[in-house]
Amino acid sequence: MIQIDDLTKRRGPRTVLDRVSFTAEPGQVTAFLGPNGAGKSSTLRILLGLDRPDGGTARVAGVPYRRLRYPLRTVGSMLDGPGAHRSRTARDHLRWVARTHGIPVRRVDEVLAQVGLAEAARVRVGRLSLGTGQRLGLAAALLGEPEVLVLDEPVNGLDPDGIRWIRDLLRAHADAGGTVLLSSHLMGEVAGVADDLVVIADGRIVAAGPLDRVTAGYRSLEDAFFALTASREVAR
Ligand SMILES: Nc1ncnc2c1ncn2[C@@H]1O[C@H](COP(=O)(O)OP(=O)(O)OP(=O)(O)O)[C@@H](O)[C@H]1O
Repeated sequence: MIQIDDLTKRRGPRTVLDRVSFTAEPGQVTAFLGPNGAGKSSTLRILLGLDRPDGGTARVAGVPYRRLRYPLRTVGSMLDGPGAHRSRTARDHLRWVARTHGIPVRRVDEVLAQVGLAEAARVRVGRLSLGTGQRLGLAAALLGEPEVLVLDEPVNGLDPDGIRWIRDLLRAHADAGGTVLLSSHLMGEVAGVADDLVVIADGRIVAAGPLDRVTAGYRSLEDAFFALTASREVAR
């Protein structure tokens, strides 16, 4: 479970997160949607202990990320691609992540197979395609068999097969009782996999709840998204 309460973040004179609150529940895929610059990455960075808020709290499995002793065993994440050194092979990168996070090294071959990278295990990260790099990022996220997955734009660079594959993977994770929070600007993809939606615009949450409730009265998720985010612009 993920709990975000009253999160505020200022950058100079600007308030980029303004009392942001929402939850992502176990058993559900929660999509975090918002236009460019709305505050999605800022929220996820605080949730993952990469940045500090000016106010409020972000908890994963009941505690702030920085208090987790072996965070990868509780929450797997992917922000900005695989985050691996270009000169390492995919397998070496995962072995290094496993060793530094108290994860059995046997998991490396399991996740390589799970994300369809067994063949590319000896390829250097710098030579991987964008989509293959995304798969490596996911492999690292899955390594510690975490309950929670936090993924920033996970379908970037994936082909249609890859998009279907990740959708199935996220669905299976949630169906097994896990928590999934993914940010995306690809509304078609989100509509196909999300149970719950959280919509952010200009640093504030403008809608949150089950997909069918948030989109009730609109022809599509896209219509709902534009209406919800546009009303925030007008209200400013
Ligand atoms: N390091 C930083 N210094 C100053 N301003 C920043 C910094 N990081 C983000 N911002 C600003 O904070 C606001 C929120 O940015 P953020 O990256 O969280 O949005 P986002 O919803 O993830 O957008 P995108 O979809 O484009 O990734 C933006 O106005 C951005 O310019």
